[in-house]
Amino acid sequence: MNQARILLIDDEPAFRTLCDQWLKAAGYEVRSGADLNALQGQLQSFDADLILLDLSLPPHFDPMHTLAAVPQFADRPVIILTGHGERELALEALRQGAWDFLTKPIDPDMLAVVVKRALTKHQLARELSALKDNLGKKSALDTLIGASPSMDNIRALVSRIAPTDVRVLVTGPSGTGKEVISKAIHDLSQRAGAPFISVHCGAIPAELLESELFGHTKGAFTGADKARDGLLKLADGGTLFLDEIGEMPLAMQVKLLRVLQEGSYYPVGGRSLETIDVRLVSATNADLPDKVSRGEFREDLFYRIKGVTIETRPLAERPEDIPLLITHFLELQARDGGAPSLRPDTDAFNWFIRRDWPGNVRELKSALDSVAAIAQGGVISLEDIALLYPDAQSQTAGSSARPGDSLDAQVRALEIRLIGEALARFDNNRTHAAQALGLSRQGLLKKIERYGL
Ligand SMILES: Nc1ncnc2c1ncn2[C@@H]1O[C@H](COP(=O)(O)OP(=O)(O)OP(=O)(O)O)[C@@H](O)[C@H]1O
Repeated sequence: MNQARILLIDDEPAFRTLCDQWLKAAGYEVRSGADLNALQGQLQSFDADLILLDLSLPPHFDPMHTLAAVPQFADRPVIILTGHGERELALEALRQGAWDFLTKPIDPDMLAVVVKRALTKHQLARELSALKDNLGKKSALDTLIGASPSMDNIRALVSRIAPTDVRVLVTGPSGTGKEVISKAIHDLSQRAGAPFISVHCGAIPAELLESELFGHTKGAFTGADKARDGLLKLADGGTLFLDEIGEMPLAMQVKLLRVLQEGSYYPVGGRSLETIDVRLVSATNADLPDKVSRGEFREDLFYRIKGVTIETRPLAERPEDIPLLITHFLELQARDGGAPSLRPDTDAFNWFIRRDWPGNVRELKSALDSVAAIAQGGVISLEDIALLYPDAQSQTAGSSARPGDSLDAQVRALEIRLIGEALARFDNNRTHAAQALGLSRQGLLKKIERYGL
């Protein structure tokens, strides 16, 4: 790896000069110094990829003193330079996190090999950790299932805004994934290692919400027999998710506004100001501007929490998400139950696609859970569904599109149904199914992948 940066710390000027020449000749950028102060000082302006460190340094010439400093630099390879008879010290240096050691007099060829190996391994370790990071990020986006333009748009927005600290308001009907989206934003952000604290503003009684959020001191109110941290404090460094923010009582809205303006608050009954660092993500299925115009939601708070708005659509407007969601939930069930994944037959599949799902994805998931519990032989059939939804048999005739759907949605729903039927007719043989549909095999495969069939 050329042009890597090496910092050489050794008190012998002649050795420094020689070593400096060897390393520069090998294509490295080199800085050097004679003691631990020089090491600290150089690192301020020179982000070394590797440190070569002599153990006996002025003013104390005490190897133990130098050894004690090794762990703080060991996020990059540190190679210890020792004199003869210092094997024990060298081993101790390795225990402290040093990468390797070389015994003086140094052989330039040996130096070249050890330095190159350390830099290569370190580079690989860094790449691996970056890959793992990216994998984590990809899988957070992958939790947002759906092939519709609406879901594509949401995923694109989430990946753009997640790394910033911008506040986000997620709006949309109940059960459309507002919390999943908010969690993905957290998981993709720099705050992913800190807590994601979810507060359901409508579920906590108004009189308790303040102490739940801000915490309280001992004796702050009857029953407060000990001090308790609030959810804001628990979320410090992470993300606070305020679900159903439209249901927050007006008095609490004033208090929340103050926290957002000042970044600090007093616990209930407390006199010492707490400062916080949280990212706020809010969600609502209410029409907040309408609530503002009716005086039920503070306008100033609305603009404070709004930041970037993400809108989820009802499932009925995006039937093309249903096949992927079915596969996803059936796979989750199979994973949790340690059993092979179930699959719906064509009629059952069409029934799932044609239904309106007023409770949206949550309702679809719960229907799949119940139907899967009674299905037999690895396949979900319309008969299984009819045991729980008696009108199921009569609902399947006709196209899978519904009146009122956009033309696009109807075309997609029809494609899904026809492809599903063709695959079933030819026992999943894609070449034959493609021929019957007048598509190329490649074209059919693309559609199958897009619709998650
Ligand atoms: N796009 C999606 N991908 C994967 N799972 C989803 C998706 N949308 C919703 N879900 C699942 O549906 C269920 C409901 O989702 P969620 O709680 O996020 O909805 P919500 O909009 O926040 O609902 P509410 O307004 O009632 O709080 C959850 O089990 C969630 O995992």
